[in-house]
Amino acid sequence: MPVEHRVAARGRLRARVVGVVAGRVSVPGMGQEGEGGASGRGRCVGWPALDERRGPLQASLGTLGQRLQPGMADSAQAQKLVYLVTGGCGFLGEHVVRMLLQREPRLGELRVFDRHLGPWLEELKTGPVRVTAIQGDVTEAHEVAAAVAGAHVVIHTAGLVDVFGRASPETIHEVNVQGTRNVIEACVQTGTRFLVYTSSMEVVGPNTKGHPFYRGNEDTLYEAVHRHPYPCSKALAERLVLEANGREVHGGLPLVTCALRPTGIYGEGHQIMRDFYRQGLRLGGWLFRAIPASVEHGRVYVGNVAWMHVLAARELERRAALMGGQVYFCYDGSPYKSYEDFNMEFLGPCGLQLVGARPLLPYWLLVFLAALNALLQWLLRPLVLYAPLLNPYTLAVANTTFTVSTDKAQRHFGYEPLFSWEDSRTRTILWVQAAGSSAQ
Ligand SMILES: NC(=O)c1ccc[n+]([C@@H]2O[C@H](COP(=O)([O-])OP(=O)(O)OC[C@H]3O[C@@H](n4cnc5c(N)ncnc54)[C@H](O)[C@@H]3O)[C@@H](O)[C@H]2O)c1
Ligand SMILES: CC(C)CCC[C@@H](C)[C@H]1CC[C@H]2[C@@H]3[C@H](O)C=C4C[C@@H](O)CC[C@]4(C)[C@H]3CC[C@]12C
Repeated sequence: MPVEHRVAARGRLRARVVGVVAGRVSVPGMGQEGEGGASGRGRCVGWPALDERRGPLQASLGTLGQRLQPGMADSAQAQKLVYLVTGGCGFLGEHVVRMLLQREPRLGELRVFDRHLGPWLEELKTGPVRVTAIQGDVTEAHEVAAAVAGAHVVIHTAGLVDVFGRASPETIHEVNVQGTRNVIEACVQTGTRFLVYTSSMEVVGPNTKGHPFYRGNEDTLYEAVHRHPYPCSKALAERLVLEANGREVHGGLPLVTCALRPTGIYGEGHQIMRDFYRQGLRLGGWLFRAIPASVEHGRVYVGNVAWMHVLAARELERRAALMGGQVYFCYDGSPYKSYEDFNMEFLGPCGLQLVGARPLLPYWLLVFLAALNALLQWLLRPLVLYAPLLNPYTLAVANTTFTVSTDKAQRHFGYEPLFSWEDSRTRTILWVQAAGSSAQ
């Protein structure tokens, strides 16, 4: 029987435990020492400075921090660790949760924290590891603190991923920046020493000028200028995480942090891929090329991104001096292709065809349509949410080469992709087929 247990906070019952079951950045103009570079420390146009908004965690924590002193090396239970995954029911989060259960031998308890808990968590009840599902909101400092208390490692993957204008810029900032600040403060106050943050390639680019980032790595110089709320928020949050590295946590030991930057993630559970598939089915099996095939877009398989998180979290203690404060692009053997050609690797075997060796519409017309969509979104906002895939930002991302080529994660913590390109492709195709047939 799942144990129902609620965490009281601020007089209200909010974070809800619903089941208990078995680079240092060195950036142009920003300058921190060491390896790490192509960074989100670029300009974020129109957003508050980082230290303008402090979370209320200290006040809401009370004596929590004094009771709990997790330390991986010193603990008598060094072999059995408590992990917390925020956003553990999202696309990436679910893969991280499953990967930890499969591949982390020292896992003693896994806490899955999310605003919306997935029903699939129930199936994890039967395993040997205690899985604790916590319904909570990262913007609520006391809920985060309650979840973090006693954890040895936090993998912070919760985020509001919105490049389509569904959420307001303020909400995106609140979840991605303030939520991350709450996680950091919770670690400091409760004595949790190891924090892995899921950042994004978008803290680097593509920038608003459309400069290509061609097979770049963490040290590639690139002018990062953010205007859109999502990349802005990810860049600010990443900076918070990296700057928190070395802070003294409760118990006197230093916090060790790192940030992983996936490019466009694909794989089982990828909703945009499923949307393209359904759109193709609606159009009689055809998709129409919009972006030149020569524009390369970085993609990485979700299983490998999850594996990278698990490895980074595992190695943070042993390699703290090397990994602390570092950024790592997520990479694997997925081929360099345009966004649409890459999608066709999966959608093709599912029966769709991409029409046109070249874009069927002139680029200026796409720019016009994207601007029109943005205008319609703004006009209709009081009445209805109009959030199509095409807008000026998504067009710019899709139409700008952004690919990474690096081995930093391999050098720093021994990462090798767990899934070959062939495996990643097959798994994704099977998922698209299943997702498509369940939609019909
Ligand atoms: N999908 C990609 O291509 C991609 C690429 C690079 C980086 N990322 C990053 O990876 C992370 C996960 O992205 P995803 O694609 O799995 O997105 P997702 O939306 O599938 O997952 C995010 C999860 O966070 C949870 N969440 C959102 N707001 C929350 C809140 N206030 N409190 C608690 N939980 C909350 C959601 O419920 C969801 O389960 C994000 O931080 C995102 O920025 C994603
Ligand atoms: C112009 C149209 C034909 C195609 C529109 C495609 C567009 C919706 C796609 C293209 C690139 C996609 C982004 C890219 O893969 C990387 C990320 C980083 C991640 O942090 C969040 C998701 C995001 C922004 C993808 C969103 C969808 C995009 C813009």
